[in-house]
Amino acid sequence: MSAAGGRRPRARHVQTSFHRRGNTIMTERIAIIGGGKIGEALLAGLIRSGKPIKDLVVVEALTERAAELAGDYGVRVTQDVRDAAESAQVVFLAVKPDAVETVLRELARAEDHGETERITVSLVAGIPTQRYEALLPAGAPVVRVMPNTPMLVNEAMSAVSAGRYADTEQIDLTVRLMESVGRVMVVPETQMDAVTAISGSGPAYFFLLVEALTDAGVGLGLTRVQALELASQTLKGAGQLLADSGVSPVDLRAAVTSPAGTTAAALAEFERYGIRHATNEAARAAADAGRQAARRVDVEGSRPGGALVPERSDEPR
Ligand SMILES: NC(=O)C1=CN([C@@H]2O[C@H](COP(=O)(O)OP(=O)(O)OC[C@H]3O[C@@H](n4cnc5c(N)ncnc54)[C@H](OP(=O)(O)O)[C@@H]3O)[C@@H](O)[C@H]2O)C=CC1
Ligand SMILES: O=C(O)[C@@H]1CCC=N1
Repeated sequence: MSAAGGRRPRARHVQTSFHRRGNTIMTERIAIIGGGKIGEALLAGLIRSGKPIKDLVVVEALTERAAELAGDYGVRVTQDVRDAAESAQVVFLAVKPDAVETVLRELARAEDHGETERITVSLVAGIPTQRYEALLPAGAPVVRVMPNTPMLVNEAMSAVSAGRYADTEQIDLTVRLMESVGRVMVVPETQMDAVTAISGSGPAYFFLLVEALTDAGVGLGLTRVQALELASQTLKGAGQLLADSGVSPVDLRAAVTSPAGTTAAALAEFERYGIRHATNEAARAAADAGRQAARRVDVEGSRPGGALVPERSDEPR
């Protein structure tokens, strides 16, 4: 199963996508392994993008969750990784890091029935492409992507890095798929843990701020409903202004901050309580957690026949 023995002869590429300026038609066959939060975000984003996709299948083991996804999105949902992979040109891995090896073992056994070589695209934090390449058949193309949940509304920020055997066409295909659900930045894989700490986990930081701002509003006498609407629309408007104006966040902040005014009073408190230090430490912790996941999988993966995933259960997550 190991790829140690060099590069596999590359399957002949047959063009299955037609790309027109501003009107991309996709005919890819896509499998998403893992119907959890990010798997669903990808599924929803791809469907919402309106791009025709020839075949879209999701692998989800929990019966209730599988029924929910099939009902909500009208896609085929199976429990069989190999079956889903065999009909797919692009296989997205959206499982937790600890489940990667188990899934790869199934993927490695999947036959290649398509006209084009199958690409494994991992959305998993922390695990390097090298690890996938070692478990998939020799020379199998792997691409690593770090998306974020705004994929649900086609506003993802995704970073893409190529593994050793992914060629330009396969990287372009991944980039185009991810562009249909948001923006894409191509980065060297060495930057992936940093990317994860900023944009992968990033939405949670802003949601935390909205939560805290909502609580603060309630403390000042607003109803929770009022405070949440005020905080949420402010986040949306500020994000839109930052994205559309081309003005730096420093200047945009200065434009809100009237001399000796309310904003200056608030910002002084943020600084006094160390918002920059807290943010820096938070990002470092996120990047470290990614590296730890990689180490954990490496250690467990090296244990012959070792249990790679905890027992699966139908307990709600
Ligand atoms: N959430 C996020 O914002 C982001 C997450 N990611 C990455 O996405 C991955 C998934 O995270 P998230 O969606 O949050 O987690 P969830 O727990 O919501 O989803 C994990 C999914 O993996 C499935 N799974 C577990 N083991 C197996 C297996 N052996 N075979 C098939 N499927 C399996 C689970 O299925 P079951 O329901 O049966 O347990 C579940 O659907 C992680 O690796 C994370 O690093 C990346 C970027 C952002
Ligand atoms: O929390 C996590 O591990 C995943 C990766 C990035 C966002 N969520």
